[in-house]
Amino acid sequence: MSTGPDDLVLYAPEEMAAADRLAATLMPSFTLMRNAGRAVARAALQLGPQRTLVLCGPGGNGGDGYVAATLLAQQGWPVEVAALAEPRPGSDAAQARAGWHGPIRGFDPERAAAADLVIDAVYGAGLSRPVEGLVAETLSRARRVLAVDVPSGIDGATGAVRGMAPVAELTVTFFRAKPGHWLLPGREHLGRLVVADIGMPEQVLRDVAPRCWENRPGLWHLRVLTVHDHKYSRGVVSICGGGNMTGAARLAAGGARGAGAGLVRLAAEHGADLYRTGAPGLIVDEAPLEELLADERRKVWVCGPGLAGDEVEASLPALLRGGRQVIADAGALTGSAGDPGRLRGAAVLTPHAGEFARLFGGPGDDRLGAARCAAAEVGAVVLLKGSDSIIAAPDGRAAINANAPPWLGTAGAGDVLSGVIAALLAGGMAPFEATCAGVWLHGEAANIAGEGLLAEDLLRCLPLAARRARGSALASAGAVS
Ligand SMILES: NC(=O)C1=CN([C@@H]2O[C@H](COP(=O)(O)OP(=O)(O)OC[C@H]3O[C@@H](n4cnc5c(N)ncnc54)[C@H](OP(=O)(O)O)[C@@H]3O)[C@@H](O)[C@H]2O)[C@H](O)CC1
Ligand SMILES: [K+]
Repeated sequence: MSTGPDDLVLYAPEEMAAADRLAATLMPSFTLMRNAGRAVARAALQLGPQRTLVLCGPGGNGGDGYVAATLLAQQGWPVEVAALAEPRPGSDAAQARAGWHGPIRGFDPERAAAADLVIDAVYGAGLSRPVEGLVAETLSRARRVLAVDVPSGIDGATGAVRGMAPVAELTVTFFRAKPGHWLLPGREHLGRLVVADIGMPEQVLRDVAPRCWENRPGLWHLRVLTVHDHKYSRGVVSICGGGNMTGAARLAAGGARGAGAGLVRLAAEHGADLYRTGAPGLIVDEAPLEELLADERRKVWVCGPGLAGDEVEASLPALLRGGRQVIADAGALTGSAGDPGRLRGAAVLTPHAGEFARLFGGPGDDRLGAARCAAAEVGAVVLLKGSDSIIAAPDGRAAINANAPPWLGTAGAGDVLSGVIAALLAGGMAPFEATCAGVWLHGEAANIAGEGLLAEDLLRCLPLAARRARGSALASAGAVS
């Protein structure tokens, strides 16, 4: 069951270290390590008894490993421990090491290959350089891995693989998940993720408050309609329609209608007849843009899907000058390549990786950091689309989305998404929340449609996705069980 933003918050390694430091002023820090090791042992016990090798690094991650090994041995498990180096004297890890009374071996790839289960307690939040040499060789020979906190080599802040990282069957992390658990490629190395409560004091959530969340219902709430609603209160969405590539704007319009906009209008000064053959509930306007902008009710616009360069030039600056809430996608992004300042004033930018690189330069390994910088630079919400879409706000908030199935990568799906976000914005959500909710609904609609979906299939699945979002938000508020 998902709950509120506090439950969805993601702690980057340096924030986790700050949390640990604060916790240490409120309680004995070894208690956290003992609870962490206990959670690892509990998870291993659920896998059933087997010959287990615990690989311990020199820091806190290794400390968790010693605790887990000690508890498993007490349960009669055949457990061996291999260590890289002695923990720093006086550290919690040294105290955990002192609790282990069996032999301690060196790292040995053959021993790892012979074990039925390897508990990877080599590096966690303190990963400071690539995993190489004997550690990499040993981890790569393991057949079945239970990772402590993160698989060693996964950067908890970015999800990048530094050197190498094993692919675990199960990962046990503590207190809250980390951005690297949800960002790719890290997410692919976790197996099943267990987030264990290790007794971190509540005050930590208040005083060390990261501004990054997993994107799920509960982080945002969809509006619930009342008898007083009508089409204008539900939201008016306008879409710029190109004269040639008409499919993209129609898909965006369909996305807006499927996501609950009360009225969707397509502005097509050229080619209006082509659009009129489409969905009967879509209103097509042939008047020049200046005339349409005189209607103050038309606050939210999608600009870009299916637009050629000259069509973007003829619409985007006027929309921004007119103070409209603009979702800039596709052609509007391409038209500003290398000059993202042209998009200043837009509410939301929706680049995929290629468009992002052309606008802001390649993001490198830290896509979360790059999206946050881009959002601050342009003063707009930036949605960096992918299998792990990142939503970043100019004020530093960010969310990572993980519900998109691989079959969502199909032509036209991005156009639908722009329309969905526009509908939520027009319905009164703020840009960051509207984008987060739109991305989640889009992924959920794709899961409902199933493998082999066409972009058009998303449209009919959006209402059910919205019902599910409302259902889980209600459940998390305790309104239904
Ligand atoms: N609240 C919690 O979440 C708790 C987490 N715990 C566990 O503690 C670790 C973090 O412990 P920390 O000591 O900060 O870090 P690590 O154990 O990950 O490793 C640090 C040491 O490893 C060396 N290191 C790092 N990367 C490499 C590498 N690629 N090659 C060689 N050596 C490496 C590092 O060396 P430096 O030169 O950088 O100093 C350190 O010696 C967390 O992940 C949890 O598992 C606690 O149980 C408390 C509660
Ligand atoms: K680890």
